[in-house]
Amino acid sequence: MTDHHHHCDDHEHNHRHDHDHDHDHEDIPEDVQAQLEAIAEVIGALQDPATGLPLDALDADIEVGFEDGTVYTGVTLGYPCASERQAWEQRVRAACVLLLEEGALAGSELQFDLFFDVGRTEAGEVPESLKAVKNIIAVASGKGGVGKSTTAVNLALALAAEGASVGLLDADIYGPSLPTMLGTEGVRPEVKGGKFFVPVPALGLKTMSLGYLLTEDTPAVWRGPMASGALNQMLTQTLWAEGEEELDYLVVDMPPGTGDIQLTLSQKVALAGAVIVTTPQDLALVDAIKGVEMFRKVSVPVLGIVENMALHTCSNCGHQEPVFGAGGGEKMAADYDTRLLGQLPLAMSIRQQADGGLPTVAAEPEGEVAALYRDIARKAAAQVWLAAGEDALPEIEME
Ligand SMILES: Nc1ncnc2c1ncn2[C@@H]1O[C@H](COP(=O)(O)OP(=O)(O)OP(=O)(O)O)[C@@H](O)[C@H]1O
Repeated sequence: MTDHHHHCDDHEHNHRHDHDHDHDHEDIPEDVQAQLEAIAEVIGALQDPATGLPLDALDADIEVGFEDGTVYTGVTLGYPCASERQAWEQRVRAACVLLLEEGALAGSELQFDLFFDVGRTEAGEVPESLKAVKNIIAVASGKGGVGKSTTAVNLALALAAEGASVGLLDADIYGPSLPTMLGTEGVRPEVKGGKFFVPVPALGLKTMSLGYLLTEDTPAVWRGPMASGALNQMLTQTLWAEGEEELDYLVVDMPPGTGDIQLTLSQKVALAGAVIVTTPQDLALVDAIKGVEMFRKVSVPVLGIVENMALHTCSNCGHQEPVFGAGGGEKMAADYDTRLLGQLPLAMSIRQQADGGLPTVAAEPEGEVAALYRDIARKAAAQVWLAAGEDALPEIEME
């Protein structure tokens, strides 16, 4: 196992590469070898919850080895999954229990480890500053006010919570809200070598926002032209990683809508995929469809739909109600051949925490809502993994 694999549990380091049965083939008796192969087979048949596919159908690494009465097993996924380690261990144990009860491995201990290794989306020509970024994920919405920025920030935090190195770029030129949500208002990014912005570190993310570059005093008429110039500069002149470092994901909070700015932006940076945020009202869904179609037009994989403000929890009785109707996002996802990544409740806490500079995933990491965001993040990242395994993206020229 190479050291660029992230370990999903820092407390245990039992996995050793030399236990891989492929390497120890000669030393292991045939009947043990056969049982180990049977174990690898049952693990390969396990379903990965983020994609709904068995490990065998994915580009997942499965390792099985045996030494001193212990069977060592390991799975390496292509998306960050730190919070899933225990669930995977239970799944693997349950699948292997019979194979450890009788035959050549009867009475053996079982060790399990989960790893992940985030691949890179091939991007053709990219500016120097984006070369250290493995995957760029756009968070977009067909229209304003659906909670795109709130979702983008929480998704970025959720990817980081799952173990990835993550950057967040606020490209919302109309209302850069990232500094408010991260408690970094008034911060100015450091400039390096007279040319590069050093991203502002916040809550474990590397962040850049037009809000760091424009001031309150920037007159409204100047905002448009200045903003697009500044956006270009942020794209090409931010030092997302230094030296050997790499960023697993750069999450881009896109400007709302599906006009020219959005189209140009999607073409300028080679996107690994796009997450479309919508609310369940019919009109919002119509706009979300436009978003799906826009990304398809420029061959950007649509990773899925996030339905925001989907359920309202009654603060008196806890009863949950779909205030804007149920099933809209799901139906749309099915109709447009994509998937519903998840649904978020309309919750006062989501708004208050984001407005207060500590978004839900950071404010209540163990809470139910953070778990929803993490689940969405794993599913979106798993789609990036799947998409990278399919045809590489067409080359997109930088201007
Ligand atoms: N699930 C939610 N529950 C409650 N409030 C939410 C939720 N999601 C977002 N909000 C709130 O709704 C408002 C709009 O959200 P946000 O700024 O993220 O939307 P947006 O789509 O990015 O908007 P814009 O088009 O202005 O960029 C904010 O006050 C935010 O805190």
